[in-house]
Parts: sequence; structure tokens; C-alpha cells
Amino acid sequence: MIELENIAYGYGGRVLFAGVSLTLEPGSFHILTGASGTGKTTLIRLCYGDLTPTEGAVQLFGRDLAGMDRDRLALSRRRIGVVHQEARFLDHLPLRDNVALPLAMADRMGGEEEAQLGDLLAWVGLTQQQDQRPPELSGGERQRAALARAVIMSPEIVLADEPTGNIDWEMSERLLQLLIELNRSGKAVLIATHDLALIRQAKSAVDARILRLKDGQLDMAGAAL
Ligand SMILES: Nc1ncnc2c1ncn2[C@@H]1O[C@H](COP(=O)(O)OP(=O)(O)OP(=O)(O)O)[C@@H](O)[C@H]1O
Repeated sequence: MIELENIAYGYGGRVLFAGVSLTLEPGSFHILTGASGTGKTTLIRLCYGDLTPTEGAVQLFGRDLAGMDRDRLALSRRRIGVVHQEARFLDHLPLRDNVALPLAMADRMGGEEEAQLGDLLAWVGLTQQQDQRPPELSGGERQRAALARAVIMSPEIVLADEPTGNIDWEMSERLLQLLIELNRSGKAVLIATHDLALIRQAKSAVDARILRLKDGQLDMAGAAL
């Protein structure tokens, strides 16, 4: 579904990584790890066509990113849900409307979608907070809202960049559980994290491939973790 073929990327002439290949197949579960600044966020941005590699090719759902026009890219991106490292919301809108925003923007808000939204808020445990505005939410609540928003369009792939960055362990486990449930429902999941406890927890629950960015390369990191 997403294929990176021998790609390289860097900023301002400095090569961040090169020779990176990665395939995200339906139902796969990947964890991307590596020290701060090695390029995890950059790699995620390359996975959804937010950046174009300086070398190599990116295929999204069987089509080459390089030849894609804006409409086709937008269609492909709808099939990918992204949870950003620091979720941003529209602070003047209640949580419910923030989560529903992708549906509203696609002009797809009907009775069925209302019910789906209610189910999704219940799934992430935010039914009671749905009328609150984002600044009134805790870090864990914001992250769960970001996850709900990322999956409201029923994407086939979920990319989560440090989804448990600033939240306590109990909440991290809960978020991981939600991502595992998504994976069990058939979605491909990729999580970027340097939280070792989270990686171990994921490995014990799901058949996860652990990838590590180090020295400009992407390698499998297996038994050591
Ligand atoms: N837009 C940009 N312009 C220039 N340099 C950038 C830009 N975005 C990221 N970088 C640099 O590229 C490197 C990789 O950044 P990136 O955010 O991908 O790393 P990361 O592994 O996700 O880090 P962290 O774990 O701290 O979030 C860093 O040195 C960063 O400063």
C-alpha cells in the first residue's frame, strides 16, 4: 500500500538518511524507532507524500508519487490516517466538531456519519468530553482525540508519530491498545516512538516489525529490544 524504494532525504544539503526501503502491507504493524533527530518524523512525512524523496521512489497504493497530480495525492492521503507528534486542533470548536472535521471538509456529514462519530468518541473514551474545547483537555485526551480524527475517514493505514509523547504510562498503554485494535481490524499501523517500554508492550501483543533509524540507515531491530 505504501512502498518506499531506496529513498534518500535531507534538509539543506545534509543527507539525513539514504538507501531506505520500506513496504507497509495491509494488516502489518511496524514500530519505527531511533534517537531524537534521526529522521522518524521525516520518514513518516515521506510515507504520506508530504515530502518527496531526493532519491528513490515512493508508491502510494500502487501509484508513483512523482507522477501524481494534487487531486490524486489528496485521494491517496484520505486513505492514510496520520496522528501527528503534537496534535493541533481548532480551539474555538468543541472536541466533537474537531474530530468530525475531515468528514465535514469532505462534505460527508450525514446521519450515518453522526452515528459513526458517536461510536468513535465512545471507542476512544471521550463521549463525556465531546462538548469541551481542546484547551480544556488533558494531554492523553488530546492524543486520543487526534487518533479518533485520524481514523474518522476509515483509512487503510494509520501512521502515528510519537503518539504517547507526553502522557503517562497508563494512558500510553491505552493508546497502544487502540492502535492494536485498529491493526486487528485489518489496518496497517506504523508507530514512531523511542519509548522502549511501549515497544516491548507492543511486541508482546502483536506481530510487530521493529525498525531502527541509525547512522542514516533503516535497519530491522529485533531481539535486542
Ligand atoms: N523543515 C526542516 N528544515 C530543516 N531541518 C529539519 C526540518 N525538519 C526536520 N529537520 C531536521 O532533520 C532532523 C530529523 O528531524 P525529525 O523530526 O525527522 O527527527 P525525529 O527522529 O522525528 O526526531 P524526534 O525523535 O526528536 O522527534 C533533525 O536534525 C531536524 O532538526
